[in-house]
Amino acid sequence: TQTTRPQRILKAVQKNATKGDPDSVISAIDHYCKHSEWAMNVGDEKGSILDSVVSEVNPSTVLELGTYCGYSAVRIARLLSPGSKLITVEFNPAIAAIAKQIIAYAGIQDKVTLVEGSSGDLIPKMKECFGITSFDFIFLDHWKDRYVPDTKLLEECGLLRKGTVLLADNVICPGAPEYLKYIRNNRRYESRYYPAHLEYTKVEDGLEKSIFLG
Ligand SMILES: Oc1cc(-c2ccc(F)cc2)cc2cccnc12
Ligand SMILES: [Mg+2]
Repeated sequence: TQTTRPQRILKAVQKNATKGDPDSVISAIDHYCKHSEWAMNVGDEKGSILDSVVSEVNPSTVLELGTYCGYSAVRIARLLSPGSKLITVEFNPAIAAIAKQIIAYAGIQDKVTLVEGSSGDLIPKMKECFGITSFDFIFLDHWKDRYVPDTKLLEECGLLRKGTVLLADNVICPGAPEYLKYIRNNRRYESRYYPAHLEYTKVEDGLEKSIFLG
């Protein structure tokens, strides 16, 4: 019977990575997606930009929208200081089940809370369910038509504070034009674009970093 792409990625991790070594998990996924089959992980070029932003912010509380196989959850969590927490939201239960195993294989499961459901439903519950006052860092990497409504929801729910950093993947490909329009023309945010390429390809893409000014 046919396996799914996330299942094949998990197999590649179990075969080629070292248990408890997040860097080897990242390398194993990148190698598989470069040489065997493409998958929508943020990848190593945009991933290095993600690493530099996370290291600069050194966040205590992180929200990731769109877990997929857990590649960026591993990238982010491996850089977090002790006691810091990443909450990652995945809509698809079958994919979430794979991500959970990849996050555990990397050995950083203590820093990560994987939540299944839609961002629109879960964001209003963040305070009561996870005791979050506000997020220091947010990585938007889910469906592009959710970037604007979820950003507005985060504002309305008081989950942003002066200095919260939002980093959005795929603002060029597949593209999030409404998000760019919203965030770049909003005086409550200071934005900067980081040019790169769509993971594992030469296609233009990039990350948009925005600081909430309060
Ligand atoms: O990084 C991503 C890439 C793509 C994508 C899919 C097919 C393409 F032909 C090009 C790009 C989709 C994503 C959906 C959600 C989060 N990230 C994505
Ligand atoms: Mg993406």
